[in-house]
Amino acid sequence: MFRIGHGFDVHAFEEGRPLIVGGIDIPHDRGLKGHSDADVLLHTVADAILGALALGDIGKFFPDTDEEFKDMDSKVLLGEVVEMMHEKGYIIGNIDAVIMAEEPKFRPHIDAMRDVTASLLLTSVDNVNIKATTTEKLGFTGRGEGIASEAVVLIEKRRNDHE
Ligand SMILES: Nc1ccn([C@@H]2O[C@H](COP(=O)(O)O)[C@@H](O)[C@H]2O)c(=O)n1
Ligand SMILES: C[C@@]1(CO)OP(=O)(O)OP(=O)(O)OC[C@H]1O
Repeated sequence: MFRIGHGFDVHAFEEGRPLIVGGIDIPHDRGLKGHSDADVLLHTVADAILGALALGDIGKFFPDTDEEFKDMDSKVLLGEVVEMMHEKGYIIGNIDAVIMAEEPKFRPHIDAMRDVTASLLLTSVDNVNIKATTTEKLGFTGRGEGIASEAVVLIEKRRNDHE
């Protein structure tokens, strides 16, 4: 049995913070604002998985009003969502994600982001596609105010030989 999920997230740029996207620290003059490390891509992937499971979203499990999640490493957040998925008997089929940003250029970092994401999802890197696009200088991403990200995920019921 297969299920699909969709995730979308936005974070505004903020001076004086590191830019963490897809678990990678990307050289840039600004980072992203957030209660956690603001990893817009990993949040999107986590939300897509929760969506596929009809479990809601990351704000439900990791509220931004809770000090426990202040400056949280989003790799930990995604790891916990992957555990929830496994507990429900599902594994990753594949994911496809896009980062929308005027800058920086993400292409040089895509392979590293895929490696980190695949290892967190406990799947092969061949099941993880990440791409980037500008929005042709249009909208908040085009004005360089922040980064948006979107992902779709297919999850698959783990085969159980006893069924
Ligand atoms: N922040 C970004 C945006 C885009 N790229 C790469 O550049 C290609 C062309 O972008 P367009 O928005 O003009 O289509 C795109 O396909 C990406 O490979 C990027 O690395 N980082
Ligand atoms: C991850 C959480 C929790 O630290 O904080 P943020 O980094 O603000 O991220 P967001 O995508 O706005 O929502 C989920 C939050 O609950």
